[in-house]
Amino acid sequence: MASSARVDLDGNPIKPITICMIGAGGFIGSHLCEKLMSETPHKVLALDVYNDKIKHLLEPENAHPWSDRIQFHRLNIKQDSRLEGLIKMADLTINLAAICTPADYNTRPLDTIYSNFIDALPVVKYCSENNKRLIHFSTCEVYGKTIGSYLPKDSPLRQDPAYYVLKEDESPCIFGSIEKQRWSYACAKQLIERLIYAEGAENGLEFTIVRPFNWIGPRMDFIPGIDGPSEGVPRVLACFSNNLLRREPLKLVDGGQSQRTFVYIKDAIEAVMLMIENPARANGHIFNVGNPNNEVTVRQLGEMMTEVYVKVSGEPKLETPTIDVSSQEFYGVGYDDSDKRIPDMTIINKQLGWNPKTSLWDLLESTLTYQHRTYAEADCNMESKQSSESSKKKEGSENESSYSVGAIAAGAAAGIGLLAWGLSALVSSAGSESERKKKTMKAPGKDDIIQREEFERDPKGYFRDLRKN
Ligand SMILES: NC(=O)c1ccc[n+]([C@@H]2O[C@H](COP(=O)([O-])OP(=O)(O)OC[C@H]3O[C@@H](n4cnc5c(N)ncnc54)[C@H](O)[C@@H]3O)[C@@H](O)[C@H]2O)c1
Ligand SMILES: O=c1ccn([C@@H]2O[C@H](COP(=O)(O)OP(=O)(O)O[C@H]3OC[C@@H](O)[C@H](O)[C@H]3O)[C@@H](O)[C@H]2O)c(=O)[nH]1
Repeated sequence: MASSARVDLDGNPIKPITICMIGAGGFIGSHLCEKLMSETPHKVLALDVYNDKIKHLLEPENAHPWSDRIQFHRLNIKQDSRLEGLIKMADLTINLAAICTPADYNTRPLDTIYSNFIDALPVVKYCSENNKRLIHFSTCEVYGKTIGSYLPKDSPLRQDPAYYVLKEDESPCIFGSIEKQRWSYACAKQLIERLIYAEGAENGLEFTIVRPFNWIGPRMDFIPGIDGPSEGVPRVLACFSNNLLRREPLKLVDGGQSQRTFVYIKDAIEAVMLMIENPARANGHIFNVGNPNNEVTVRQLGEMMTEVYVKVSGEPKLETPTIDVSSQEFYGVGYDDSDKRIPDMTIINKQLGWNPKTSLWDLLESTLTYQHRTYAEADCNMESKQSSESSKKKEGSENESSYSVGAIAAGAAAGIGLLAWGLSALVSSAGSESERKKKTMKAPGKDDIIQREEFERDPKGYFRDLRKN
């Protein structure tokens, strides 16, 4: 709860501030808004084109104690004259807005570069010109590939941390060639980091740069065909969750040999809170935020998610839980990959005393419990759902639902209601099992059919419009 006795790391009282949060409606933004509303007295001007993931914080009927501390502004920072005014109204700007799904980097490189560099330019400029503090979200991808990856495969130096641990103030940024368009995102993020750093050096901009290392948890991305386009490719957590929900084998790109460290979103949000409330310790710094103890190959991640999902869903494991796919087949031409990402924690430890807490198993357990509760009902309508548990659910609801079983688009139409309901229900803990069924399995009326036709004609536009409403 908000309290006036809160103190910073140096024992000074923390004054309530106003934060202009750009991209507040996304995965990280939604968790940050939740934390700021429930545990601090700060105000948030929440800017985004979508607000589905923070609707539960905004709805006046919920009469939250924080209703007067969060204000949503639906705007696209590409073209909105309100941006500078909103930055001026705030003490601090946090910029999260970006295209940040790897499937886009090589297929929509222009959008990726514009989103991560060009669109962020006015934000930096307005902060600098108006003497406003900026926390900018960059990425661990700015490190690119490790030095070790260029050593011969059998070189013993590959085992030496000096060749793979990623340090903010020492490690180089190593990207592939220009035709490997995967690096469009990392390169745009690197250039905006350099610009912010230069604004700090030449014009005194007070900035902090965050480099997230694979933050994961509830509300990350979307499940294709349920609350996002069926042809969309989200980040790996949502890809694997989708496969598990549909009882399909998990797809391991190029054998799943790449390594990642995953950190629980709730741990990572603690680090951001420390940055917000300790400006003297955070300004002028670039921070890795990750969990070096949670390293796995993507194959191991898939195996662990499969085990955890068996536990939380009660559904048996598939005979073939994973299959290999080539990166070209999965992502298209121009894809490339980071081999290994271990964050060095020295700077964040020294400046903010932050350490991650949650093990990979525990964070997957809470995340997959959320995914199962939120999406499993919509999943009843999917073709590949074959377990006896789900057959029972289908039988029980056959009279109510005439959606064609297996049509993913139909599953999507059913799932939309579920998502809107599911997110708020999980937060408010409202809604009985029977209410859930009624909401998710209702028979389609004329509007549902029109919705489905719209969805099939233009899935991206459909979700865009849906989110607008
Ligand atoms: N999640 C991670 O592990 C991770 C890792 C590295 C970097 N990051 C960075 O953190 C930031 C947030 O990531 P996320 O995981 O929450 O992504 P997200 O896609 O869930 O959130 C980004 C939000 O920005 C909004 N947005 C995009 N362009 C906009 C525009 N022009 N105007 C207004 N709003 C716009 C989107 O609608 C979305 O809600 C991004 O900058 C990303 O590059 C995240
Ligand atoms: O279904 C899938 C999806 C992904 N993968 C693999 O899983 C790994 C992780 O993929 P993610 O989609 O989570 O994305 P990456 O870790 O490569 O990049 C992410 O890192 C940090 C952020 O800047 C971005 O959110 C994103 O670029 C990659 O090796 C990818 O090829 C699969 O093997 N199967």
